[in-house]
Amino acid sequence: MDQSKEQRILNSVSYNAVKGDPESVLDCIDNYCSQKEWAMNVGDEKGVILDKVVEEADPTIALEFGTYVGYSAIRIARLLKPNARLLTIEFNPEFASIAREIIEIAGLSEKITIIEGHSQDIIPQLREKYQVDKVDFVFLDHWKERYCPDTILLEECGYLRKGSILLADNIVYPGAPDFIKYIRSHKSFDCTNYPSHLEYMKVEDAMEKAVYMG
Ligand SMILES: CNc1ncnc2c1ncn2[C@@H]1O[C@H](/C=C/CNC(=O)c2cc(-c3ccc(F)cc3)cc(O)c2O)[C@H](F)[C@H]1O
Ligand SMILES: [Mg+2]
Repeated sequence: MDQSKEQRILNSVSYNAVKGDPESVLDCIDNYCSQKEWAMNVGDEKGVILDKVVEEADPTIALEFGTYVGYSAIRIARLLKPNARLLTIEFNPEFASIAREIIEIAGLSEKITIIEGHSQDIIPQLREKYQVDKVDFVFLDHWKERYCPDTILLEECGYLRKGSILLADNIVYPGAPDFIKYIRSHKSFDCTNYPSHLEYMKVEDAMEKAVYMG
């Protein structure tokens, strides 16, 4: 059976990236996806916004919905302080195993835990199974109609604290209208929009930052 696009991305990283160098892994994926096959990584333009928000958050516990091939997990984890860690949730087993290999090549396996499962099932387990008390930073990049329910679930489970930062990808394209309506009208969230472009394309997109005010 011929390989998947995600397997071809892994092949390219495995062949071209410098082992243990996260930047070279990110560059390799960006080059492959802009020159060979488009893929839904946050990419290098929106990636700079992600970098800035992660640096602002300086999280001890970071959480991501939608690992895919691990591009944004590497982007986030490469900026984390020594004892900080990233938990990233992915329900497609093929994507999870490809991400695990790409994260290993980047040398970030110690800082990133890939949790295989559906976010709505995993979120309630974070405290008992993963010793999470509060989350300092959350990157939302999974199914767009799940951004809103999963944000509500995080709040209900008590993982958000004063200053917890949420960052959501694809606010314009594909869009997450119910999430935007909810978060911007919710008194406990202070929202900022960051206009940008869809990864590897000239199409307009944006990210939304929401700071939990407690
Ligand atoms: C629902 N709970 C989940 N739990 C765990 N893993 C999940 C869950 N839901 C999905 N996953 C996992 O998270 C990933 C899903 C990412 C979805 N992302 C996109 O659709 C997405 C789409 C475009 C896009 C733009 C233009 C165009 F013409 C076509 C596509 C651009 C983007 O940046 C995106 O992020 C993964 F695939 C899935 O297994
Ligand atoms: Mg995205």
